Amino acid sequence: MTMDFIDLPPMLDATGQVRLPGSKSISNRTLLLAALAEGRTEIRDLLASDDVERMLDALRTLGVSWAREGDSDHYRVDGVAGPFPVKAADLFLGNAGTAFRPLTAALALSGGEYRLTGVARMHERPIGDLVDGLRQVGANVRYLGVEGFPPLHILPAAIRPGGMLRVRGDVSSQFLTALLMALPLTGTQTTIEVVGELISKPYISITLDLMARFGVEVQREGWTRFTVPGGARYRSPGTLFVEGDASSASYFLAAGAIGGGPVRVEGVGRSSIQGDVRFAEALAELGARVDIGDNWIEARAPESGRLKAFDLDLNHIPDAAMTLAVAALFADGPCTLRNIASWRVKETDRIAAMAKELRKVGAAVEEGADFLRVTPPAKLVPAAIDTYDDHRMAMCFSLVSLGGCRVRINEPKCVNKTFPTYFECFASITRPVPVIAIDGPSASGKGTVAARVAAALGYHYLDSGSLYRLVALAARRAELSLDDEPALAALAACLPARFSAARVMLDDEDVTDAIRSETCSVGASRVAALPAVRAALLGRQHDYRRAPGLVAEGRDMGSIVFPDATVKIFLTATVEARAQRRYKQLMEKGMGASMESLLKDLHERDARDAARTVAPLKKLPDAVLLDTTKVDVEQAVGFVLDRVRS
Ligand SMILES: Nc1ncnc2c1ncn2[C@@H]1O[C@H](COP(=O)(O)OP(=O)(O)O)[C@@H](O)[C@H]1O
Ligand SMILES: Nc1ccn([C@@H]2O[C@H](COP(=O)(O)OP(=O)(O)O)[C@@H](O)[C@H]2O)c(=O)n1
Repeated sequence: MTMDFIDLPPMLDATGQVRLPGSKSISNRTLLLAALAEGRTEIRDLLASDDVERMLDALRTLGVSWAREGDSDHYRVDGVAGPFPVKAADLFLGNAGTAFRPLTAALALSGGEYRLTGVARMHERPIGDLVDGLRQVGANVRYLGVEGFPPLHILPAAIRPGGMLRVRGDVSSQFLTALLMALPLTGTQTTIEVVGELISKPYISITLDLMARFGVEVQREGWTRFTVPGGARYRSPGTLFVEGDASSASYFLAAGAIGGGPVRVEGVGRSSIQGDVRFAEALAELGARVDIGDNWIEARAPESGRLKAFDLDLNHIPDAAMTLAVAALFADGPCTLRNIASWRVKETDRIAAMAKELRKVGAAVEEGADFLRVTPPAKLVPAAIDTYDDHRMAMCFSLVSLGGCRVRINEPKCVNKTFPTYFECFASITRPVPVIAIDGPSASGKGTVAARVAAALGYHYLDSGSLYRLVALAARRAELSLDDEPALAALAACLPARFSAARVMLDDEDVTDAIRSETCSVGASRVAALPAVRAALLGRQHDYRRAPGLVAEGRDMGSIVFPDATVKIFLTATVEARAQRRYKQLMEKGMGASMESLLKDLHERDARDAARTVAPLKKLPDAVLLDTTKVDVEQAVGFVLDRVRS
């Protein structure tokens, strides 16, 4: 199976505005409450994502009628005013905890027979505490696989009216949420006593707030006793607006704090009911400048430019806290995230996953049962980040690109769980380090033009041909055959080459002139036709992309190495003009040459560059053609600069 990935280039900065997708927590709670309520509920700005799809599918299967307005985010749900009318169903709920837990509770009290399954990871996420709670009121819930975990088999049962039940609150607050939302189905007063310290309290606040909007007021004594009144019935509030997702906001606010900013998110603010808006406070403790309005939050980098090291208890913002673990890479010292044990039972074991991936980009990480300690590296290291089918891993690690470091995110589609357009939104507030790609045949003037354009703009400069020349030279020194692709690729992967000022060094030898020899030219053209050699040189070429920008010249700069280049030029000239230039160049260097053999060589190299199967030389549609046969260097440079500035 091939791995899907997205490569994020190093970014210059982050500024702009993002309209947030709807909150996952509010979307799925609202859908369930609207389904159980009496009357029709119009839901505005519902989140469009996998987890919400799972809930919508399940509700339809359970006999709830709902409709979407065109392809908008507006939905209409006709409530069934009590337990679900469909009394037998099999439901697949993916990895959606916000669908699985509350539906388990509501179905256990619906007097039917149901089977609830999910993806493999869902079957590893504990649900025993919820089942234990439900059994206390007489529900008949059985495990189809491992005791304490989904999948579940729910059977009709006589629910015992009234009374008291106990549920653990220290593994997942979703168990309490699920019970609270389902209990009005019994019609009798029930008190839930929370055993153990309740975690993620703000999520319970969301539940209580939404239940109240649907007409059920839960009485709460601290965070230990919750009483659902007798005769409570859900009634549609009419129209309900879903707030933007406060956890999703965290990535953009962190981007503003790391990448300069200001970055503004719209859809959450001061009046939000989501606990994760308090991520903004945490960010402020790191020194970021944060402003909050009723329906927006904005973040900018600290005055000093660098985030401060932190040591924080993050139990109240477990999801957004992941963003802080990656923000720690940009802090001025070691950072500690405490009281985050619930990470271990989320989409993946997030403590282990976070530690492993942070180490890949160079951080030193210490991990414990309920904490992480992250020491930022002096310099970030480009890496391919695994995402563990966890949307938040993918979104968090996009921030690495703001550290002037490219990053690959494997299996990025996991963001569909809560934020299908995440990478588009991230692109809309970030500016990649610009690349000007100049490709063309030998002696068309690429090197000359590229170096002058780079100097004019203050950009870095990559002469990619010199890398192939270096491989050819190093191969000859190592007495490798130019057909031995694996050996040449291994050589290319760890080429001990350095570029300092205008000199090219191989180990400690100055090879600036040596790589320009006729043998190296021919050798370069031959090794360049080997796919493994090209692949081995890719990372090295990407490393040249550094602020404030790069001018890269070669054969495949715009097509393969930097396909997202800002400006792409295809520089060419007739083969006669090019031969003449090369002749003149060699004469000036005091090296002998014959016009005839130069022409022959150019013809051969053009043919080989154009005919090879990997990265063949050709002008692509998105490149601008610049024929320099009758254009001098000055004019050619002017042409490219005009393109850059327009
Ligand atoms: N537009 C041009 N008109 C005339 N001579 C040029 C032009 N562009 C480059 N040259 C000269 O041609 C020679 C080869 O250019 P170079 O930059 O080394 O080409 P490439 O990198 O494409 O192989 C150099 O001596 C350079 O000064
Ligand atoms: N991006 C690149 C750059 C060079 N090359 C190869 O490397 C050889 C040497 O490149 P160069 O740019 O130094 O050569 P000249 O154009 O200066 O002759 C070329 O003949 C190409 O075959 C490539 O395949 N891809």
